[in-house]
Amino acid sequence: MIEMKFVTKRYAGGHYGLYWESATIPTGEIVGILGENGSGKTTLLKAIMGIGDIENGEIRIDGLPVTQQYEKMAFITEEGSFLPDLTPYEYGQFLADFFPRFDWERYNKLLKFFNIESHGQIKKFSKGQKSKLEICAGFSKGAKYILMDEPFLGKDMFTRRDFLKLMVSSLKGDETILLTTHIIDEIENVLDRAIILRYGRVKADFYIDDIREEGRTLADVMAEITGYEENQYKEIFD
Ligand SMILES: Nc1ncnc2c1ncn2[C@@H]1O[C@H](COP(=O)(O)OP(=O)(O)OP(=O)(O)O)[C@@H](O)[C@H]1O
Repeated sequence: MIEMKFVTKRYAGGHYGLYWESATIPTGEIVGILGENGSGKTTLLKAIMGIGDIENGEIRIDGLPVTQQYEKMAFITEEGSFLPDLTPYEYGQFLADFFPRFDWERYNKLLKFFNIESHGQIKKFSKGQKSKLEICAGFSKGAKYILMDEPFLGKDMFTRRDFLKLMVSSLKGDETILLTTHIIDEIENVLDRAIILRYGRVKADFYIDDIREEGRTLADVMAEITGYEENQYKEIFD
């Protein structure tokens, strides 16, 4: 379980990157962290990972600060956490030393699935290949908490589809997944819950089944919350 209480983080200039009263994310949920550009999604994932100090409040993972729970955490980001001079195989060895539950079989299967050359040099990989490697690693650490920042960025449509199917089928059920994305149509069927941020604050927090029962889609709720006007571009260019 992830618990957050009175978490704030301000950036230079004084504006809030995060301003949360409280939130609990129970074990086993797949949660979409959604919102417009600059709404605080990455800041939130980093705060949960303990990257960049928060000013106030506390975040606990299974009752403890993240600094005592790193073995349970995987953070999949565009920047990548791999070491570019290694090969994926060597990177696997590095991860296996750090993560006691590292699953070699799963890692190799994922590399094969994504067509990643185990003995190629990571620094020579394309952006898309590096980001696939990041997913292979993140899903093989045996982490209980998998945080993904824009996992679909730079991936073609078929890779995105495959990745989603693979993500859902490879979960054991006790993993908690938080992912940020702008590709909400594709993710809607995979999420249990969505948290929509605006200016660092939670504007909505709901279960997908509940909006479905009301006949609404995630895109409908997002548009409502952000006050999106479909025809606003006309005011600028007409
Ligand atoms: N290192 C930083 N220094 C100053 N301001 C920052 C820094 N990082 C983020 N911010 C600001 O904090 C706010 C939240 O940024 P964040 O990157 O968390 O947004 P996001 O929702 O992930 O955006 P995007 O969808 O564009 O990736 C933005 O207004 C951003 O400009």
